[in-house]
Amino acid sequence: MAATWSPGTAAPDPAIQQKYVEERNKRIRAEGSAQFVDLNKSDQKILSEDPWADHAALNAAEPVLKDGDSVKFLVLGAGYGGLLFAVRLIQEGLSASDIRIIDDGAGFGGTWYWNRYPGLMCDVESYIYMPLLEETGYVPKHKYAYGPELREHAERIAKQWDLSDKAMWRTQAHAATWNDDTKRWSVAMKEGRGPGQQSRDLHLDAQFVFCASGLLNVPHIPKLPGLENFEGKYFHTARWDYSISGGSPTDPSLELLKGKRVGIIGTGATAVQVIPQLAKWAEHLYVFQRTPSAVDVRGQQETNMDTWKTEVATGKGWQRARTDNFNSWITDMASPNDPNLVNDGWTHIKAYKAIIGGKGRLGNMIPPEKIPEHVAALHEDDFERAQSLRARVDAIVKDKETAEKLKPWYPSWCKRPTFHDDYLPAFNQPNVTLVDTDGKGCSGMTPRGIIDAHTGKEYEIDVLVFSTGYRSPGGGSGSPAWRASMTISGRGGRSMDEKFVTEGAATLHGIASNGYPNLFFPGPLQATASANFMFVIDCLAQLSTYVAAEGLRKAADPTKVALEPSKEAEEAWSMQCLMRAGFYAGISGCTPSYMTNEGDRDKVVDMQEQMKAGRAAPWSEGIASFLKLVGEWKAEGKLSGYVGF
Ligand SMILES: NC(=O)C1=CN([C@@H]2O[C@H](COP(=O)(O)OP(=O)(O)OC[C@H]3O[C@@H](n4cnc5c(N)ncnc54)[C@H](OP(=O)(O)O)[C@@H]3O)[C@@H](O)[C@H]2O)C=CC1
Repeated sequence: MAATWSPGTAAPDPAIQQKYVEERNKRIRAEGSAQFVDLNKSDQKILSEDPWADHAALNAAEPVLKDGDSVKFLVLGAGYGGLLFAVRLIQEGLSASDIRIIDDGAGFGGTWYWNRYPGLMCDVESYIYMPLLEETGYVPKHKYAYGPELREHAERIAKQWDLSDKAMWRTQAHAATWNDDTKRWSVAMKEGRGPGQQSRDLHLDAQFVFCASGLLNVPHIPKLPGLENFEGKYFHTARWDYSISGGSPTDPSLELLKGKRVGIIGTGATAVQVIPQLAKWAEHLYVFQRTPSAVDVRGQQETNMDTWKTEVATGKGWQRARTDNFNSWITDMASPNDPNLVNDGWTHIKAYKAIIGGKGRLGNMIPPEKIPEHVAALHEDDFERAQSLRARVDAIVKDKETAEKLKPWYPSWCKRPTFHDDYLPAFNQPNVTLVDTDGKGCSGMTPRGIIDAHTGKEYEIDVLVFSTGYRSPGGGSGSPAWRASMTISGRGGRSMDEKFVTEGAATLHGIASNGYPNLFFPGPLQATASANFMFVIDCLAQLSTYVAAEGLRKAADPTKVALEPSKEAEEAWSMQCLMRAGFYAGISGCTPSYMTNEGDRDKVVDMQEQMKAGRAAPWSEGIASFLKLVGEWKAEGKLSGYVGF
């Protein structure tokens, strides 16, 4: 359809709003999140072994944890989140020697450990994304860091805070049970030992448990009938198989793809980074698209040391100040005359607040009758940007039909905005074909190829890359137990999943839940949000470790603390989140994705269930407001709302 927008016009065109609805409706699938198979549950071999672990060396080494050990602070996860919990504990005056970390990988980094696909980079500015830059003195090489540098930085942090030898690798906790007599957690875990080796069961007890399992941690693929008979090779981007592609995480020469017909399913934030790399090497690349990404300018730059000293690392506290400035722009709280320090595409998405909270024209407590007006205002805020991104496709992609298919027809908050300078130009290459499935996706495999559900046509390929994302963080009970794929049984043996299903989310400030003493987690439910999720985790790690440390400082007998929010405090906070949940109403009209639990979120019609879902909302007044609120709470120094110390 012809867009009627011209620069400077803010009012959304009703025809385009209608197009948004039509494009969304095309994509709603009755099976919702059940269209996928979680790779941690399937018998697919994609995830069965860690390609990066040195199993022989690990099997020969003295284990960091033995069956029956007692630990003071147990951190589940060795990504940046787990590291931040550990570092912030140490900065609270607690000893690194009392900390143990477990992870199913074999090195620090979490998502940056597992994801090593070619073209991997972080889409948030490295100067604010990479934690602890001031403390480590590290200067990122580029404005946007590449994968290997992000993993190295995780190792750097571990080394600096004496955590390198505190992690037990290839180990996954599957159950944690609170013992009210000892005031400790009993944690059951399994240690993998590599191909052909028997795994080992371990039980230990811990006084405190910190859950840092990550948000997008279970890769999934669509259920594709016939995959088992596909004669080509395939893998998921979260476990890139360089033995199939050639190259390595530090060598982007995908030599083995020369002469090969390669297919990639998915065009999300990962695929946008991968596709330009595949396009360089494959004889032919078929990109199977269900929904196009919105792709903005990246503007990658090497770090210039003069600029670094004069404009970035300008003095003590610079990283926090730069992050606060970034957050003020993405939550639409900045004034037009404020400096925009990061000044990239993120900071110009005025309507991103629809998904992370921020300044609403009607405030943040939106009564049901005002929701249409609130959502209309969000669309108005978004319209100019959305149009300019569609115009950007026309300016770059030469074939008009392909350009039309690459245009996103949804507002900026419905899918992760992407930024890349080589993605759209890749579609001008003669060896790249966009297979637009008109919202239907791929429906199955044959021994030789893949079937486009829209046309029923088979495309013959030799290698298939699944860039199909992860289990939605909005699925299941949403509890930290569900997120970590484990059972957490609190006081009286109550399952945390059962509590969250029955009552809805229930926390104080998104970090702790009544009935689960001495156990902390970094939101995201009832906490806060930002495009820079690393900063969110860090703030919540600081808050959690403060509560733990302060509880220990205040306790008459520190071995007997059982810190948890009181039921009253938890309910009061849940109500505060619920009262502000209407602010997120714009998400309901979104084209399905992991943000809407693949459309399942919109199927909740029962009022009780809607209220439960509303309780899960992160604080909608924006991250600055959340941090002010918890900062004032902390300054009182009373641990108000907590009991058990
Ligand atoms: N910080 C960073 O730099 C980066 C962060 N990330 C994070 O990871 C998240 C996940 O990104 P990503 O890995 O791309 O996963 P996504 O869930 O965003 O994308 C999955 C893709 O697979 C498509 N798909 C799923 N099933 C089918 C099917 N049957 N047929 C055809 N296509 C299908 C989806 O289409 P549809 O949209 O229609 O569902 C979508 O394009 C991002 O949103 C971001 O938060 C990822 C990369 C970089």
